[in-house]
Amino acid sequence: MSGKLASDYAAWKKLQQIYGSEKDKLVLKNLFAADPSRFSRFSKEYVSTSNPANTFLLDYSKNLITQPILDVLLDLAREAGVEEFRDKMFSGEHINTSEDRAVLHVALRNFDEWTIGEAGVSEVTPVLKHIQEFTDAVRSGAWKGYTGKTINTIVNIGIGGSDLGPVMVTEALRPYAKRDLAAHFVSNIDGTHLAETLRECDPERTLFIIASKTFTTQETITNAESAREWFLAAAGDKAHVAKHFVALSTNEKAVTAFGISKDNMFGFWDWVGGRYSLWSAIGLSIALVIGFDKFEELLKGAHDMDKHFRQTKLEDNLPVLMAVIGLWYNDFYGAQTHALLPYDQYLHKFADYFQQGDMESNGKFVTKGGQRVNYQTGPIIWGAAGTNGQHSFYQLLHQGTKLVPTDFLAPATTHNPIRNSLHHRILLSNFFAQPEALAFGKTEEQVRKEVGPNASEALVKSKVFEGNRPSNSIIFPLLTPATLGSLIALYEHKIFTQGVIWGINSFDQMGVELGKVLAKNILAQLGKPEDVKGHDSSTTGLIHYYQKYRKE
Ligand SMILES: O=P(O)(O)OC[C@H]1O[C@H](O)[C@H](O)[C@@H](O)[C@@H]1O
Repeated sequence: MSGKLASDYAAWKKLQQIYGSEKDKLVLKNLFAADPSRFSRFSKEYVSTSNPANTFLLDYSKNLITQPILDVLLDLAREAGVEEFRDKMFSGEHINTSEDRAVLHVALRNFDEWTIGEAGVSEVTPVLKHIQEFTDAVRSGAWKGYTGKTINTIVNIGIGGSDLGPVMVTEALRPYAKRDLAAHFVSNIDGTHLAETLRECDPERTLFIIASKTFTTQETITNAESAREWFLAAAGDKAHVAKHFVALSTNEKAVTAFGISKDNMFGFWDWVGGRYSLWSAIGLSIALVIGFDKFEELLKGAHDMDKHFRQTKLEDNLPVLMAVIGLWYNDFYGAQTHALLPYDQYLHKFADYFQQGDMESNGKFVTKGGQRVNYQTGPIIWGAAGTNGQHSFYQLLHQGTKLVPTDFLAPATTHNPIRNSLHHRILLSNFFAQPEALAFGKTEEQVRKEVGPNASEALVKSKVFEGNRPSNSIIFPLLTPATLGSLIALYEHKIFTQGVIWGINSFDQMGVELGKVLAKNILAQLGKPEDVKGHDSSTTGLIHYYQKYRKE
């Protein structure tokens, strides 16, 4: 994050030359045939230092790389100062320069008590303790609602980073969930989201968790006010709010102004970015659902990956390897997107989560130094749980005209081994088959053999799979809190590494501001057609149409 243009680095220029001269030779079928040890050369097993059961294999052999190319990609990381910036992050330097803030989500899961960052870090432990006490009280039934009943439903009201992490993780760790505690997540300002959720809630037994770093986000505050209105319509007395509303925020003033007492507030700090906040008080809903001990295992899993990232040389550093390989496609092959394809239903929100994690971090066209980049930055992240995607968009992955680098993820063992794990064996056969099909395809010759001499040329051509489509595969024994923690941190550090190389600030999000400001202005004009002023004819026309047909 020196703010330098990545394209000015010597290694970048070298990669351009290599791409020009080598790309036609980078054919996976030939690379595998030429090197019987390709898999062992380009795969690595991660074993967490504190918990050997937390392990996974990263196979990156099905990528369009050779050792010399990888070496130059790692030179690029070195030249861009990835190691220095990593150390700056861990030491609490204000690497989020535009907001003059440290970036210390790693301090939220610092079980080795490294000296990390600034003064506020010492406040992490008391907040974790508060989370533990509160979680235990709610889960054990000691915490009672205003009529003396226990809590059986939680509703997290938050958006962006105050929603996606808790949603993704509670879904991923459902096998560990307290099944008699329903968890809902309301994010959208669309009243439908809240209304449909409240239909399933009993005001006497529901706990609302208002999650907002700033406590000023329009969607969250409006939803929270409406939830309070709904609650008070049943409970009557405002004094009962204390039993049913808690806040997760950095903004104590706004929380108390909303009517939530300081005692029911779980704090965090400006050095925790919204999209990196599930490890903070924002994770309260996770702790409530899976219990504090499991929440702690999640944090430990992430910490162990932090250690790996911080202490491993770049050649063996998994987030760095994933970062530079992704960058190779993004910046030299011109790939626009990157797909996350977990073969695990529990991870069905994984791609949604990293849409914010990656695209809000690295979707930027200006370097830290204010220069416009002359290369692609962050990819479009998308994906869905396997095998569903196979029956919808995989057609394009296999035979489309676009290069889509993909990550396949799967657990060797399922939490639901129904019919002697028959389902899981079928699922995993697909997890193994898809990267194989993408990489090696099917030649015209093979097709001809299959379809026989009478088939038309057009039919033959339509059945050819060109192959040579790259992917990573990540396989782990079982999706546990610790493994999930490590996997999330793996991607966080991948995103960090790419941001450093591109010279951008991965920790602000200026690009979300303009729309917010315009919406505020428009909200004040929605009353009468004559109030609609200062817009282009398209925006004016759309608002007029709405005004003609709305019913309130
Ligand atoms: O937690 P909050 O302050 O309510 O912010 C919620 C979200 O909204 C903002 O627009 C940002 O783009 C996100 O990074 C953030 O996570």
